[in-house]
Amino acid sequence: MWRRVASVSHLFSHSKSTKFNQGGSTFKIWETITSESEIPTPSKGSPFITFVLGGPGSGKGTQCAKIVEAFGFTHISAGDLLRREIASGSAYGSVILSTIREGKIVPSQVTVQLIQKEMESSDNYKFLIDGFPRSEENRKAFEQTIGTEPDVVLFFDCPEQEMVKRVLNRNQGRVDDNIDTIKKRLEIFDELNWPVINYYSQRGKLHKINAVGTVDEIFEKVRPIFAPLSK
Ligand SMILES: Nc1ncnc2c1ncn2[C@@H]1O[C@H](COP(=O)(O)OP(=O)(O)OP(=O)(O)O)[C@@H](O)[C@H]1O
Ligand SMILES: Nc1ccn([C@@H]2O[C@H](COP(=O)(O)O)[C@@H](O)[C@H]2O)c(=O)n1
Ligand SMILES: [Mg+2]
Repeated sequence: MWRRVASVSHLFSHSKSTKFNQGGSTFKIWETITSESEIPTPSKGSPFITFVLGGPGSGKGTQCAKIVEAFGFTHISAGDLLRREIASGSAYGSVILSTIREGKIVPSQVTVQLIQKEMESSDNYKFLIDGFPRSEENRKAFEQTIGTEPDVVLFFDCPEQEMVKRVLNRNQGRVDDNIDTIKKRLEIFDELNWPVINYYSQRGKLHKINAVGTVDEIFEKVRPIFAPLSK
């Protein structure tokens, strides 16, 4: 359904829609053919924001580490911020912990505030915001609070079976890395993430990446998206 072409034309941009069924609802997703020149030119005066989307275990955090190394972004993982909040003994800690255990979404106000604090305390202007937005509510809260939209949205597309396998092998002691929570996270992903993906696809910002293969193979699909930044 999706195709990304490193086009020779700097002005080439074209999209067409395809209907598909997800979680019982029919969505119209846009096939977008984009050229590398479509990512906006970053300027130090304003933040350059990339949202990183994908199901649990699709490899978002792994690819973010590679992008940071190659292109000098600051990596902000919404999940890591929430886990840090639990570890800090904050007033929200116990609610966040039970929400993560259940594979549900923490209220947007909490997550957006944590992201905002992280962005404001950084000297960098290039941000990778990983695992966010997880829902339309997340997306709208970010826009309202931060007052801007992302410049680029990456979506790591991975089959469920592969995501489950990766999460169960992760071995980092996460409370949500067990089969029951993974099932719930996948259900929540299906229900709440597709509208966000569809939204950014219609705005021509979405880069869908097939997340099957080795870490390096996948990164070679990511690299051209940001190549204009290294010029
Ligand atoms: N291409 C890959 N092939 C095999 N294993 C991978 C690949 N990419 C990542 N992994 C492994 O899969 C596990 C999940 O990866 P990662 O933590 O990056 O996913 P994630 O999308 O951030 O997941 P979550 O949403 O749960 O935080 C990790 O143990 C990681 O080392
Ligand atoms: N925008 C978000 C991001 C995460 N959560 C909660 O944290 C869990 C772990 O997130 P990862 O990105 O590290 O997988 C996730 O399952 C949610 O419970 C959230 O609420 N909102
Ligand atoms: Mg992660």
